[in-house]
Amino acid sequence: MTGFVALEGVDHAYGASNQLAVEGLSIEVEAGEFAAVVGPSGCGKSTLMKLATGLQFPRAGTVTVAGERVTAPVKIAGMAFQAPTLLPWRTTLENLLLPLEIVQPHRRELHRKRAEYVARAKNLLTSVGLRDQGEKYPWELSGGMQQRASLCRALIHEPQLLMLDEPFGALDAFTREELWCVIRDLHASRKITVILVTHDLREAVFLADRVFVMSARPGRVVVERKIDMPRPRDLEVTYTPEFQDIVHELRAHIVKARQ
Ligand SMILES: Nc1ncnc2c1ncn2[C@@H]1O[C@H](COP(=O)(O)OP(=O)(O)OP(=O)(O)O)[C@@H](O)[C@H]1O
Repeated sequence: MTGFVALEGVDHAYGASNQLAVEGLSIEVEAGEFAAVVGPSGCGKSTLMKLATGLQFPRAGTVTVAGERVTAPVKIAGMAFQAPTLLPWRTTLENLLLPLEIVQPHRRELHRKRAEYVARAKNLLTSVGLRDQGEKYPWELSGGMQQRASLCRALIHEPQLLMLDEPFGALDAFTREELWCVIRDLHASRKITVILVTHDLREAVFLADRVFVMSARPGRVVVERKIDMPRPRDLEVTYTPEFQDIVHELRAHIVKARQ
């Protein structure tokens, strides 16, 4: 396989029951591509994310990222999840710097480069509309602001791969759509590869170059849908018949996958 992220014929099971969570899962995402993964609840979407980032290892099949077989947590990946998981006793800025205190080579260089890293964190905060919010604690921010900060934290070590697991699930519709635009712009300006897991088909179609539909557990990719609507996409596009047709088409695939 030649993709930037490639899973080939992957089986993975959890725990004592040893029931397969994914089986024969193959997916290839190109460098710079925005991929979305959708599917019925419990079909193995989060498992796919864990396998691709080296947090879990498959029982069968191969996982490669940037041409290398994944045998440990993938350092070139940044991750953001449904719960923003910011540490309440650290300011927002200090939360952003956290990965740099953990991941090498940044950890080694943190002391020498601290001013540079702080400037980078502030730039990121500005790019998601949180300028001058860095000194606030997470509990002083709204849910949407916390989610923005969590995105910044995922990007602080300038990852080539951004993994988003339902990052907007807990937000109201307006905030969610605002954040779609933030992600759209980050992807366009940083040319990173993004894999987004979501239950929201509009979100998938608005953001992705390709949407992958998974079967019910044990999950595998059953449909791959290219979204060739031109970029940059504006929220208005979500009201067009073309957009809604694609959403309906994907919905039908998921209904079938659930049966
Ligand atoms: N740590 C675990 N131990 C045992 N079973 C697990 C574990 N993690 C996941 N599973 C099971 O593996 C299957 C796939 O889980 P996963 O979280 O990948 O699905 P998902 O598609 O992300 O689910 P959802 O859409 O509900 O978030 C599920 O049936 C789940 O119950």
